[in-house]
Amino acid sequence: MAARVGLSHALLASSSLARNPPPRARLLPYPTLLPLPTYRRSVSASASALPSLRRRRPFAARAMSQPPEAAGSPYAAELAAAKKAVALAARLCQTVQQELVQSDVQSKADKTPVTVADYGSQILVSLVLNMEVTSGSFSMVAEEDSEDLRKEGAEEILEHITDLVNETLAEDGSFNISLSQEGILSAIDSGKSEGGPSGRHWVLDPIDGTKGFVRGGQYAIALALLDEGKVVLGVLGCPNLPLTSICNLNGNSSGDQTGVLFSATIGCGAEVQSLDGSPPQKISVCSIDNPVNASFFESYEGAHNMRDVTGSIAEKLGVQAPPVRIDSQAKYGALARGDGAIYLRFPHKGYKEKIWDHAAGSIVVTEAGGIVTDASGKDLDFSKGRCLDDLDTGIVATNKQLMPSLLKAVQEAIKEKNQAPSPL
Ligand SMILES: Nc1ncnc2c1ncn2[C@@H]1O[C@H](COP(=O)(O)OS(=O)(=O)O)[C@@H](OP(=O)(O)O)[C@H]1O
Ligand SMILES: [Mg+2]
Repeated sequence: MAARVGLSHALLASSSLARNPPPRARLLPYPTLLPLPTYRRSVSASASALPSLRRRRPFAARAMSQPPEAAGSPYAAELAAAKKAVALAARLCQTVQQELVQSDVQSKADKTPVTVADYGSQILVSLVLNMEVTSGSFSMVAEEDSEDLRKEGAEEILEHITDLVNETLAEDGSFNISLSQEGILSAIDSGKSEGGPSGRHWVLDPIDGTKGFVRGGQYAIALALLDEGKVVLGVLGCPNLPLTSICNLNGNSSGDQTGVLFSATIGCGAEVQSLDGSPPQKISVCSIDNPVNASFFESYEGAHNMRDVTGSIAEKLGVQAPPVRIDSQAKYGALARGDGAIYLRFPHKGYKEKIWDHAAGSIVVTEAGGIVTDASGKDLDFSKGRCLDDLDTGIVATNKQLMPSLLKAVQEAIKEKNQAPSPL
C-alpha cells in the first residue's frame, strides 16, 4: 500500500475556484480553515471557454490533454497530469527567460529572475498535480523551499512570484484558479518530502540547468514519479531544445523551431512531442555499435564535470567527434532520441547527486532502449531519499551495444586518474 504524505491544506484552502468565468480569476484572501471543496476539476469543462485564445498560444498545458499513449498503463492519469504540469511551468520559464535575455548585462548578474522562475515553476507543477491526480495526499521531492521567501525583505519578490504564477494560470485558462501569497508559499513547501523506498513520490527539478537558463541556453523542467522506490514515469520539458537533432549545433539552438517535451512510462517506451502539443512519437536511442562513430554529451559547465576523465574515456573508446556540451537533463532527452550516443557525467569529488537531476532523464533514456548506470555499471537507486547515496564516482548512459566497452573504458580512466600523482 502506497504511503503518501499529506498535502498541506493551506495550498488547497488558499486556492479558490473562481465562480466567474475567465479572463481573470479573482484572487481571494487566504482562508486558513476553509473546508476543501472539489479541487479536482474537469479540465475539459473550462477548455471550451477559450478556444480561440488557446489555439494561438504555445506551450499550452491544455494541449497536453490528448489521451496519453500509455493509456493502458496504471500511470496513464499521472502521465497526462505530469505533461500538463511541465508544459505550464515551461510557459512561465520561457516568459521569464525571454525578459532576462533581452535585458542588459547588469540584470543578468542579478539572480532574481532565476529565483522567480524556479519558484514559479515549482508552484505550477505542484498545483497542477494536486488538481489533476491526488485525492487528499501528496508527496513531492523538489529543489526549492519557501524559507528565504518568508524572511523580512522578501515581500517584493513574493509579490512578483504571485503575480507571475497567477498571470500564467489566467493566460493558459485551463485552471480557473488564483493563489494568495500564503497559497504560493504552501505550494512551494509541498516539495519538502524526503522521498524514500515506499509509497509514491513526485520528484521535481523546477529549472534544471540554472546557468543555461541565465545564459539563454538549454534548461529543463524535470518531473518524475517514484513508486516503491522505482522511477515509473518521467517528463522533461526542454523549451530551448530544437525539434530536430542538436548535435550539429553544439548546444546552441539555431533559428529552428524549439520546445520539446520528452515523456516515458515504465514498460511503455519513451516519446517526444513539441511543447505546444503535437502528437507524441516514439523515440529510441541510436543503434551505433562502433564507438569510433559515437559522439558524447557532457555538462556545459566545466565545474560540473571532470573533463580530464571524460576526455580520457572518449580517447580510450576511439571517439572522434568533439564533446557536445549542453546544460541540464536535455542531455538525457537528446540521447534518448538518438542525437548522440553517450552521456558522461563525472562530478568532482565530494559532490552528491540529487535525485531530481536524474530521475526523469534516466527513465526517458531507459524506456528509449538505453542503459543508465553509475561508473561501476550499477543501476541508479532513487529510493534513498533526496540524494543518490551509493553512487560510484559518476553516471554514464548509452545504448546496449556500446555499454560494455564504455564501462571498460570508464574503469581504466578512473584507475589512471587515481594513480596519477596529485598536483601540489
Ligand atoms: N559542483 C557540481 N558538480 C556537478 N553537478 C552540479 C554541481 N553543482 C550543481 N550541479 C548540478 O548540475 C545541474 C546542472 O546540470 P548539468 O551539470 O548536467 O548541466 S550544466 O552544468 O548546466 O551544464 C544543476 O542543476 P540546477 O541546480 O537545477 O541547475 C545542479 O543540480
Ligand atoms: Mg538540477
